[in-house]
Amino acid sequence: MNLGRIAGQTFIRRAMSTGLESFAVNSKKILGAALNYMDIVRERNVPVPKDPVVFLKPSTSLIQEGQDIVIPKVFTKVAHEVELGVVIGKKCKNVSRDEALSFIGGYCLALDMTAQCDLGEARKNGHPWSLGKGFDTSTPVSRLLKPEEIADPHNLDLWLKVNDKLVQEGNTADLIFNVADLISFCSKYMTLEPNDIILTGTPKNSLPVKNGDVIECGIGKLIKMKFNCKDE
Ligand SMILES: O=C([O-])CC(=O)C(=O)O
Ligand SMILES: [Mg+2]
Repeated sequence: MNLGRIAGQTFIRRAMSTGLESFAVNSKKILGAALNYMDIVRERNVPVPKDPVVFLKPSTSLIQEGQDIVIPKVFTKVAHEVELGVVIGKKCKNVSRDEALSFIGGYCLALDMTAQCDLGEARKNGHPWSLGKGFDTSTPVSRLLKPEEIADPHNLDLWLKVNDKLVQEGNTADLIFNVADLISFCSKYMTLEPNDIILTGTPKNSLPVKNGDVIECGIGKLIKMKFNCKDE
């Protein structure tokens, strides 16, 4: 029996049935940083975080181009958050900030689709909440960007348009906790494994989308992606 071949076939079948390319289909968890830009802290009128504010999204929330963002019936306000995603390349735990970047396998452009306020109390302070962040299709991602494609992860222009209108813009130079800070911080609590994704936070407040809206977002001219939004 050739186990390598069987594993390969299983992977191809899974990739085809999920519509995801290899890093996303093999991603076990997605960690998200919240309130990681001063603009959003100011817009929400919340205290500046002293440590990263981190939440988890399930891998079942991942989609890639060609799939739609489906707004669940249970939510009325699902907003777009354009973000830089960091993809882990090597297993790590308790890594220092100095060594953190050596565990990166690449980057991706990501959307952290978020249901705002539908269950009021849980998000009172602008803090994340599992169901509002974790629903199916809530994490659209691009292809894997190799580290050599990203000259400096802390100088990337993020932009997002809804129906051709620019509604979110920012630069990763303004991250409160940078990529090394986030990897080191998260690795104090949980083992980071290859293909896990860390979403670094959205630069500005975001607005709810509705059935029929088209979201286009990008990192400068390096990469862009487009998704249709539809009601469940
Ligand atoms: O949606 C939120 O409240 C926080 C969040 O993910 C972000 O700042 O990127
Ligand atoms: Mg976010």
